[in-house]
Amino acid sequence: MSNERCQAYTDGDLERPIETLQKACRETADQRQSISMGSAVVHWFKSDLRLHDSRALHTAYQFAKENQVPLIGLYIVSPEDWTAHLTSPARADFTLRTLKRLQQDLGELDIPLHMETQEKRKAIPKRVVELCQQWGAKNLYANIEYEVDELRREARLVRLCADSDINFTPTHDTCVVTPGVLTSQQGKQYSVYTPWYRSWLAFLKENPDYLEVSEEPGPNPGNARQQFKDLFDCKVPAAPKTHTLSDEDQNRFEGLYPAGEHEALQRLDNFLEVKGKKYEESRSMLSGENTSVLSPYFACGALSARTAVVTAKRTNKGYLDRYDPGYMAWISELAWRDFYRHVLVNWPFICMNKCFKPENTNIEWEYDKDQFQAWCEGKTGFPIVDAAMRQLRHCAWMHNRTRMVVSSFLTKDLMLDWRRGERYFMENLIDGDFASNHGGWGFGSSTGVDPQPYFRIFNPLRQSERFDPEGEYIRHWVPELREVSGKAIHEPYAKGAAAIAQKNGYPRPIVDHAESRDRALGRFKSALQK
Ligand SMILES: Cc1cc2nc3c(=O)[nH]c(=O)nc-3n(C[C@H](O)[C@H](O)[C@H](O)COP(=O)(O)OP(=O)(O)OC[C@H]3O[C@@H](n4cnc5c(N)ncnc54)[C@H](O)[C@@H]3O)c2cc1C
Repeated sequence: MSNERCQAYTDGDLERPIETLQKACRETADQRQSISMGSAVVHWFKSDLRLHDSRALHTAYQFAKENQVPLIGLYIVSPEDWTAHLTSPARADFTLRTLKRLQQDLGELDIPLHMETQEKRKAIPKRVVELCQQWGAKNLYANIEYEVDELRREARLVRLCADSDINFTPTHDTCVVTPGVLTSQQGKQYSVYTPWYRSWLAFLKENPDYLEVSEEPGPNPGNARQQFKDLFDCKVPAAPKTHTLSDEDQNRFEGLYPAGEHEALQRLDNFLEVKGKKYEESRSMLSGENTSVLSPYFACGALSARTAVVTAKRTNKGYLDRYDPGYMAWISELAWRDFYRHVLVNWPFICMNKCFKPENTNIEWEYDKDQFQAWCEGKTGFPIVDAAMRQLRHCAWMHNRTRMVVSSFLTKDLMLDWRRGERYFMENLIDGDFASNHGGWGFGSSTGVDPQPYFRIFNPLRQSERFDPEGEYIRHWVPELREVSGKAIHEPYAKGAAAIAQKNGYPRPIVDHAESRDRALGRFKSALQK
């Protein structure tokens, strides 16, 4: 996509996908209003795999209850979507495990969950309509996903459904504050976090209903067990070949991240009770678990961000931005998740392999295969970077501090194209989430919304000394350096531990940080002058 087209989105000259969806809803409003009840209501689950606090599921259930017809849950596995979205096998597996829990929870309420695989993503809208018709459902609900393909598909589905005598209601749910509602005094969307966050806080104070948690559904009205008997026997689809894990990986991830919303809610309570107060001071420290590790649950929707904010607020004596610095800091991190989604909705071209700042399209990147491989494998000779990349391989998750360190290292020290790192993260993270990942890579590579100038380049050594002072994190993930004692762990070849490092096969640094820094500064400078 050209920079001119990106600019046209920014100027509002090109219709954004969210506007396409809004238009489809507006233009079919009369037609949809005249649609009758039907004999069932359907909720289409996507990345909202939970019962508790889901806006669309709640509305679907209330509507079914008022009309005494059964509610049916639907989930479609789309291998093409997973491939297109670079969904990691770990995340696919987590989704399938979460579906199993969801099916059990729904089953206890006599609500069936129909699950199937559709090989061709294009076929999904037609298939959804077909299923609704098969079940006699004339009302379909789903929570909105904000990626470009999803919004466009939703818009087509609204029209297709209306033409097929089905009322499809896409609902805002995944953000605490709906994208688009926060504007500056000039009526513009924010692209800088701090003023946006002030506005987010003010909005929530003025609109407390946005923090009202939606009740989970009760027992299914009607006689679903008899009417839709076969649906209760539905099996969770198998992972497509492209997304299958080895047994060893699957067992490990199952142990690290047990699936389901009960686990998520328990982790949330536990984190807030035990670690929440200390979060502000300890969140960047790498040894031990100082953050919530709830991101996998947010990503597949086993936990809603609203519930997390509401629970943290309650724990913080009812305040979002006062009282305890630990809870305040955690709430502000959850706000980052909203922020990056707001950015995605307003500047949809970031979904099309573009960075946020068009002037950065001119940066000359390197494409050295060996250096990229060394980064992926955690063999760069920079212990903090290597520890983090190995953590990612083992856990399909990485600490936020090291996500910043390794993204800066890839794009500034190695000068490798940020898109390669962004892609590698998505392909490997269990919490891979387009908006947050793109935002994080924009931050690390200075090509995103972050207003800090490009000359903020993380020094891996300083980061290591500051956030892993005893070297425990490094020793855990880089066994070749376990015998190294003291400060040498951060830079073994330069600080007197070369013999141990060499003996154990730990690589020498693949670049010189000071030289790389100068090269990066030069490249950014000349790109901006073009
Ligand atoms: C290069 C890079 C890539 C990233 N990719 C992803 C990704 O694919 N998916 C993802 O969920 N997060 C991503 N992040 C953000 C952040 O690193 C993770 O959300 C966080 O590490 C998850 O751990 P946690 O649940 O323990 O977080 P906590 O510290 O407990 O924070 C709670 C929640 O707040 C949200 N959050 C925290 N920090 C951020 C942030 N900087 N941006 C957006 N949301 C945030 C997450 O939902 C997180 O679960 C990325 C950050 C960087 C720098």
